[in-house]
Amino acid sequence: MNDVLKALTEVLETRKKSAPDQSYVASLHHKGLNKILEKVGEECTETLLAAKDAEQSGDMKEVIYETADLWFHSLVMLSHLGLSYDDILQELERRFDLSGLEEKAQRDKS
Ligand SMILES: N=c1c2ncn([C@@H]3O[C@H](COP(=O)(O)OP(=O)(O)OP(=O)(O)O)[C@@H](O)[C@H]3O)c2ncn1[C@@H]1O[C@H](COP(=O)(O)O)[C@@H](O)[C@H]1O
Repeated sequence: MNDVLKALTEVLETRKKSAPDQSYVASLHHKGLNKILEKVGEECTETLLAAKDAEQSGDMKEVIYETADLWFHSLVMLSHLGLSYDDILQELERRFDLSGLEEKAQRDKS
């Protein structure tokens, strides 16, 4: 899975220098952060609607499709800000094995 993320991240990096009429990702960078955030928001809503439908129908196809759209647009957002999936994996790694309830209790104390 990380191979796909790594390869896609490299493609996204090259698209920062591509012509907007030649590439969807380049067109997003060209339109700027607000457009990218609009797409992330849209895909987020589509994902949660698909998840609600999936719970009812048991059909997971749409929720997988929409989550892929959400992840993809989130990667474009990170790339636009000079970040990558690796920064997120590092944060998840930092949190690994730390119970969410424990972490919340520590936060509430401070
Ligand atoms: N993984 C993706 C990917 N997932 C989704 N999308 C695009 O994201 C858009 C999703 O937006 P919507 O569903 O809202 O569709 P839309 O109505 O066309 O979008 P809007 O006109 O509303 O902005 C579609 O145009 C999809 O084609 C993607 N576009 C590109 N990639 C990857 O990015 C690489 C670079 O893409 P280009 O920059 O286009 O070469 C590709 O080789 C792929 O690996």
